[in-house]
Amino acid sequence: MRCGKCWASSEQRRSQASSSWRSLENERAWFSLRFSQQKKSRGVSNGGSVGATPHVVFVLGGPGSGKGTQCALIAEEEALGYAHLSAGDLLRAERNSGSELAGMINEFIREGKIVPAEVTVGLLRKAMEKSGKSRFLIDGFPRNPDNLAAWEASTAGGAVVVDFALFLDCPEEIMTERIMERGRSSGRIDDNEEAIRKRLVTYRESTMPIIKEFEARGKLREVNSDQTIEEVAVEVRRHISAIA
Ligand SMILES: Nc1ncnc2c1ncn2[C@@H]1O[C@H](COP(=O)(O)OP(=O)(O)O)[C@@H](O)[C@H]1O
Ligand SMILES: Nc1ccn([C@H]2C[C@H](O)[C@@H](COP(=O)(O)OP(=O)(O)O)O2)c(=O)n1
Repeated sequence: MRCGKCWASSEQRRSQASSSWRSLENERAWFSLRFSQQKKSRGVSNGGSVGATPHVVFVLGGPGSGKGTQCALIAEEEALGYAHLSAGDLLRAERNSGSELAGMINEFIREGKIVPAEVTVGLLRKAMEKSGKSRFLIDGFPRNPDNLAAWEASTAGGAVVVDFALFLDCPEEIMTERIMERGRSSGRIDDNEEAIRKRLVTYRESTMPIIKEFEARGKLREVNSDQTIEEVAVEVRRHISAIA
């Protein structure tokens, strides 16, 4: 099933991808280079082991659905070998660094909007490289068609395997309660009622079509996250453990 709203035409998808194309050429070169270097150093052939090719699980869900909490639990289990990369954390760190992108990132976050994909893909690329790991939980990405198109352009040629997208499904009232509670101590400019309303609109209009896209590709795993943290963790772990 394809969502007509966000995947209306291949023309639109092409233009979304091409708007980020220039900077993505570098991203693509990086993924391909890293993959071929790994193959050389490990002496594996094409289609080699999980260790040779970066493997990714995208973790999606609304604000407050528990993405960060669950990713942290998986990453704590060292034997599983996952690095947890939160797109939101990477964007907040870039904003706090005072780089030339800081003001722009801050405005998007304040308005509950999605930062242009080339910025986020660039931050993810650097974080993947720095981690030294080959398994990644990418939390809060891809969050809209621009994110997904940019990711796919940058990893063209199978340099990175996306195992599946894990969807933490939670009612909006519960997510709102959790974020209001988190806002008492998080210090985040978007953990307040007005920003939550905007983030939920973005979630419904921009992220849900991506979740449906992964479902259409047979690459969605779904967990009801309106349960205790421990109950959710059991189901999340079962999906992660099922990866070959
Ligand atoms: N299953 C759960 N039940 C109750 N509270 C939860 C649960 N999962 C997460 N939380 C709490 O809800 C808030 C949002 O969780 P978080 O993992 O930061 O969500 P997200 O990364 O999806 O925004 C945090 O304060 C967290 O401690
Ligand atoms: N892929 C992404 C992820 C987050 N962002 C921005 C916009 C989001 O509202 C904020 C916060 O994202 P984050 O994943 O940390 O927030 P939640 O965990 O969903 O509460 O960051 C983005 O622009 N692009």
